[in-house]
Amino acid sequence: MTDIDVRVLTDEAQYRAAHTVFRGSLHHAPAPDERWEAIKGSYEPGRTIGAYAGDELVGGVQSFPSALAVPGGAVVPMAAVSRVGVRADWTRRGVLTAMQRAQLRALREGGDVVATLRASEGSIYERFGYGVATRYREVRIRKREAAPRVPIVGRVRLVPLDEALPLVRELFERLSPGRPGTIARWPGWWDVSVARSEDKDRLRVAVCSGEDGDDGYVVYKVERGSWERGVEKPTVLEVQDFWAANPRAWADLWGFTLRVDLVGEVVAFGRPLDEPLEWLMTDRRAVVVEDVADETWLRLVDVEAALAARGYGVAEPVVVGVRDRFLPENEGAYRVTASGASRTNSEPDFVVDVDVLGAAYLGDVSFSALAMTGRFSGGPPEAVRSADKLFAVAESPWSGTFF
Ligand SMILES: CC(=O)SCCNC(=O)CCNC(=O)[C@H](O)C(C)(C)COP(=O)(O)OP(=O)(O)OC[C@H]1O[C@@H](n2cnc3c(N)ncnc32)[C@H](O)[C@@H]1OP(=O)(O)O
Repeated sequence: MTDIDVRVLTDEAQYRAAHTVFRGSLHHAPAPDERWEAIKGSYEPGRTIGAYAGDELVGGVQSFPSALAVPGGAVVPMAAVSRVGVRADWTRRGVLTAMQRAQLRALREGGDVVATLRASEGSIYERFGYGVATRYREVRIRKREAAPRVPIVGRVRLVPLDEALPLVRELFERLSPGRPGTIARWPGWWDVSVARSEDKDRLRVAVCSGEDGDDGYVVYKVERGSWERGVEKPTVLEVQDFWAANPRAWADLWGFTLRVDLVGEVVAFGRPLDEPLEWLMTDRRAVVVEDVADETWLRLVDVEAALAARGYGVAEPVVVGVRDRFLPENEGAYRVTASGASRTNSEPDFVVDVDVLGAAYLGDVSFSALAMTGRFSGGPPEAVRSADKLFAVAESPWSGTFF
């Protein structure tokens, strides 16, 4: 590779240059001043790494400080990796590899147990040790047929956006991290996500309350449809952020969302795979699953701490061997039992690359499935079956936060 100097960026001019490189890599123009003002606070000291060719910044990676809920109820420090981009004239020359190496090292030294990201393409990140650990589904609900089985009881109220934002943020912080895969939203996430919305004037927030106060919310916007030459394009209500503390709040909020007038369809992006929406409808075929896609790409930065943090199901112990090209201190064998996991000198039952362990870590995919597809080999089948049971989870892991 041509000489590339990878270093931590330290001032606003450098952050802005990194933002411009990132936007350019996604084929967007640089952020205008007003937008930059809203965004610049999301660059936190020590968390952006740039790649320089001479004086020119040609690549950047960043992370936000967050936390991840893992099976069993624990929450571990997590880096939310984002804004990864290399200038088009410098791609495929090892720039991202050099930045990944530096970033993973820095994250480990900074105490992050895991890193997660949302990938622009499916073929980039496995080589750096990331595996797909949660997925989401996108649903389209035909409102007329839906007829939700939930009475209207007046527990949902519309709140103006300015008033709603602090409320919604407080509610979110109470609810997440909670389900395995959910994450903490860092300072600035809300501003950036609202600033990102080109039509924030059209965002609506409905808040639900029960006996103990507010216990759920939905942020949505409505895209007006049309009727031209006998062809109807339905008006669509788009659910952007939906969180409920309990089943009653969940049903109330869906009941509200599905009853907003002059709407033909309700679309919800990024919902958990096991959300029982079909069961809420009088006609379950009103719910059409339009997509199931990868959500969280998870990197175990400190394998020992990550394995020790999660809870396990009941099964015979298993010894899992781990390979890690970027963080060799993770390599070794780990004994996983129903009561916990730790390093061991025993021979592993089977050996996996760290991206494979990342994929299985939250329970979204079984070791059997990964072995079946050739993601690792070896090991007695009973050990793989034990690993399946130990890592299995009751709820589909899901994040629900895009960044
Ligand atoms: C979390 C996020 O921010 S997701 C957004 C990611 N950014 C983008 O998609 C923007 C557009 N793309 C880019 O900027 C660049 O192509 C990047 C950042 C994805 C890759 O940067 P590069 O400097 O080209 O990667 P690098 O040269 O280190 O490649 C390392 C290896 O990954 C492979 N690789 C890199 N990117 C891709 C890709 N998009 N598709 C397939 N393979 C890829 C390379 O071929 C190389 O393989 P090798 O080791 O077998 O030779």
